[in-house]
Amino acid sequence: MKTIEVHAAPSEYILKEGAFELLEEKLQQRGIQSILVVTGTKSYEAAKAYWPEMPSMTETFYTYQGECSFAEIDKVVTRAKEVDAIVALGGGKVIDLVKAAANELHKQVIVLPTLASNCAPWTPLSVIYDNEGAFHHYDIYPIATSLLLVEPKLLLHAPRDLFVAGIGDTLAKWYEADVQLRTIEHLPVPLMISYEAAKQCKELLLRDSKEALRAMDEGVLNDAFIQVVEVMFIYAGMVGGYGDHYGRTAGAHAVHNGLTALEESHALLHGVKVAYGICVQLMLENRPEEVQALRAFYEELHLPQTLKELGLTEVTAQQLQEVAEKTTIPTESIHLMPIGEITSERVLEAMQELEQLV
Ligand SMILES: NC(=O)c1ccc[n+]([C@@H]2O[C@H](COP(=O)([O-])OP(=O)(O)OC[C@H]3O[C@@H](n4cnc5c(N)ncnc54)[C@H](O)[C@@H]3O)[C@@H](O)[C@H]2O)c1
Ligand SMILES: [Zn+2]
Repeated sequence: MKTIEVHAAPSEYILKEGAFELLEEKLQQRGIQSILVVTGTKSYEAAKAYWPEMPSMTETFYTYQGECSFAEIDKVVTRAKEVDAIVALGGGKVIDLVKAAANELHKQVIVLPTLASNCAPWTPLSVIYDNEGAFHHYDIYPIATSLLLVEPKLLLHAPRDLFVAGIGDTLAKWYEADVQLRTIEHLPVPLMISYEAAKQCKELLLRDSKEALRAMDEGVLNDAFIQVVEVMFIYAGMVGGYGDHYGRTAGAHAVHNGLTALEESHALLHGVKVAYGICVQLMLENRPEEVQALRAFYEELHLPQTLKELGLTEVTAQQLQEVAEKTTIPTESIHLMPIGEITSERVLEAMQELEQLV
């Protein structure tokens, strides 16, 4: 029997226009009288028009330095010692930083996202970087976010490219879960929930992304935009939350990590590289027809299916070899895929075939 650790959801979640106006009341309900608000320069600039007057609250603000790093976690911990709760007002990095510091201090976490770019607002985990900004590890916490308040208008006016990258990252939920779960005969209930959530990640994104982007382009909210945001937060969060390691990463993210061997890839957004990784994973699974089936969707969103489309046109054979090797280091999640031994040669071949396919 498989033991699945379930980390379900924030205790309370509200998405609606004007959601931030509920903050004071929601904090009072939790017995919170003082907060440290952690934010970023750009996120605060975007969010300040929505920040509510809260006469009963003692508020202190801290502007982080751009990374969820050990040094930043220490700074937030020092500043939050005397407050009742820590509020994250920002993108994934601010949110992860707050979760990490609050976990250390055993304080409640309140999340007010300023971007729809990944499932960080939903998950009780943080991706931690070292003080130089390189990925270090991720931590999963025993206590989830107390309150997630989403102001959709704030997300609507956020950068389009981060939203598109978030769609790429969320699409990978389906492919990375499916390859692991489809061969398991009797799925425990948590994995059934994870699998269903993953399926919705693909189906709803394929159905609604175009309309959601139209909302962004025109600056007018529509149902598709809300749907995509909720897929990105809730369904994506549930895939990992109920699926444990079956619902986190597999081939696509390993390819993303492999690509970081290329200096030129550092300027590319995470979800954009993951979107390419989905295609490499599908080639490894010997499913080129699925790559082709995704073609129209990728074109519509300008997501890359090839190195060429990623803008990595000058990559040498030697560099590609390095990417394949980094993709297949023994600790990589690519080895979770039950499709035989995955060597750097197989990955290299998959990448080369992909370049010819589309
Ligand atoms: N915890 C999780 O479950 C989880 C899941 C996926 C990714 N992550 C982590 O999330 C991080 C990436 O998060 P992200 O993509 O949200 O990026 P981010 O938090 O780094 O933000 C990207 C940029 O957008 C700016 N920004 C934020 N809100 C804005 C707004 N409304 N308007 C204009 N600019 C705004 C930020 O200041 C920053 O410069 C990574 O560290 C990744 O490892 C965590
Ligand atoms: Zn990702």
